[in-house]
Amino acid sequence: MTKERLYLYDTTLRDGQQTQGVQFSTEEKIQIAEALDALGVDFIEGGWPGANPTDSAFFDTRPQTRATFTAFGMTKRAGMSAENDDVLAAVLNAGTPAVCLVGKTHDFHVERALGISLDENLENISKSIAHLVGQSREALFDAEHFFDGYKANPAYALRCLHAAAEAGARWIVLCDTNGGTLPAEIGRIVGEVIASGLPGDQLGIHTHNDTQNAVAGSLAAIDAGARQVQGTLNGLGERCGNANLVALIPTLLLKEPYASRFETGVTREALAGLTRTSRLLDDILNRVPSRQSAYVGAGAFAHKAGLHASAILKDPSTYEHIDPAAVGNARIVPMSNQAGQSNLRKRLGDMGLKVERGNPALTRILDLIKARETEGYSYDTAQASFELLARRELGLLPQFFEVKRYRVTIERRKNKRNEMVSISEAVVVVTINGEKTLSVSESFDERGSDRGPVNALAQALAKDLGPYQSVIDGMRLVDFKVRITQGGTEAVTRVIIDSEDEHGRRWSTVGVSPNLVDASFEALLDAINWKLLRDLAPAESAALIDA
Ligand SMILES: CC(=O)SCCNC(=O)CCNC(=O)[C@H](O)C(C)(C)COP(=O)(O)OP(=O)(O)OC[C@H]1O[C@@H](n2cnc3c(N)ncnc32)[C@H](O)[C@@H]1OP(=O)(O)O
Ligand SMILES: CC(=O)C(=O)O
Repeated sequence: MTKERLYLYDTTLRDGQQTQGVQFSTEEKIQIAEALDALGVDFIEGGWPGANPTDSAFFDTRPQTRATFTAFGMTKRAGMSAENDDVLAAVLNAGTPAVCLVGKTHDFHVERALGISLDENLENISKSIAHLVGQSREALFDAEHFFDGYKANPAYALRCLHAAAEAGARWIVLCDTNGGTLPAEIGRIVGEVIASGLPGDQLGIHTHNDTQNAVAGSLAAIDAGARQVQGTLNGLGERCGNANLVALIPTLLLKEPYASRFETGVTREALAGLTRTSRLLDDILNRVPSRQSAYVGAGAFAHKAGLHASAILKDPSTYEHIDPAAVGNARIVPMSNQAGQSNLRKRLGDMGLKVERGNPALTRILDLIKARETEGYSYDTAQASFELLARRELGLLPQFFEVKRYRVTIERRKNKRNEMVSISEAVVVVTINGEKTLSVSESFDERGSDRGPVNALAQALAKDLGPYQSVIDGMRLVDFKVRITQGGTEAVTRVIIDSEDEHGRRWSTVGVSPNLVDASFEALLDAINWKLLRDLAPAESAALIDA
């Protein structure tokens, strides 16, 4: 069966940038555009040239892409010609092969927001699109508020679409701008648009996630016949975001009926880079990747419950809807109080430790995990701490150094400018191969502000580890989470630290104590020990333990 072409249109750099708190630099836009091109989307909407200096600079320096580069703008304003509209001119001056113009299709918005007549709006649409076509650009019309407009005044909303089509628009994109239309209604309305004479291969869908249905709404539109789908990486976008291409793309490539029916520009090889692309965006945004993201989240293939892990070991398809490698993700079988021997043996196996069923160490480790989780530890998110705990029980954890004591002080005093400031100072004493070292550190950022006692402690601990110093120099702390939790009968503090190294490896460690500094120190210590274990003890990392 010949497959139909389905076009993917990315608007991370335009609608994604409309997310509160997101402001890409030109360099970041270039990096994202290159990643999108490698992924295989068909269109990259780069922003609105002329709307702000960054977008204008980006279009001046944009990378060469296989994807069709698209500039975004709005239809001409009433009372002037398309040729004389300076906002439209700036969009065209970006020189992109495609241009997408947003225009009103809801009568209420025409009269209330634009304050013009319904006929003037129709003329604005058709004259603007004709102007793009006259300039030999591939013209796209984003039909703003289309679904709400269609429900209020179907005849007028359809006239807007047909005006754009007759003026030469290659694509008419039906936008659920306010994000409130549910999938079944989207499907029905797309069907009615096609019945009005606009073919599905001229229709696109642009949804927002205000009811958490943006992906479902996009699929409903495709089911009804639309052949272009718009979205963003990680679902970035105005308010609650746009349809998440990172969820849509694997669905279209791996799930039926889409996989057999459609061809997109994304190859299976590129799909295997999807997790990396999603994390690249989080990295640029300085966000911690959501563990629960469909397909690409760190938890998307995490099998926590003992019953699941037992079956996964026999056949991964028992609890997995796809092979995680297809999207560049990985299976994990975390340890926690929900685990049985199967989880444990699988996790130990991943660490290179083959422990036979029935080995008494398995029961000891399981009991220890369950007891410590009752105290407030959480090992399913802190797998590096779990590994250290298991190795310690198996007698397979080298002691790189020993902490003899540490102290943290916080002083509040006046500085030279007579301002009250805090100064945190930490002292850590460790012995390495019988030799004692003492490190002292004060904690400041580049502006001289105190970064707190935990930071001072981290700096002191990592300041002088003698022969191990070069191994830990490339480590950095990327996230620090504190929770007050119930440990036994008392409230305790749980600290989870995420660390990263020069090889791009990430690992999480946990510490628990009624005292925040002690909990942080424990997690910090685990983070350093795990790094030393990985880099210095690969031989000890793999071992065979018999019953
Ligand atoms: C649904 C969407 O997400 S569409 C994308 C929206 N994106 C953005 O708005 C981000 C970029 N926008 C901007 O930087 C600015 O809004 C600009 C540069 C485009 C315009 O700035 P300003 O000229 O100061 O206008 P302002 O933002 O206050 O208002 C928009 C104007 O465009 C008009 N307008 C809105 N949509 C359209 C349209 N489709 N066609 C013609 N005019 C329109 C509005 O009526 C308003 O004009 P008015 O003030 O005379 O009533
Ligand atoms: C054009 C657009 O972003 C919208 O209508 O949501």
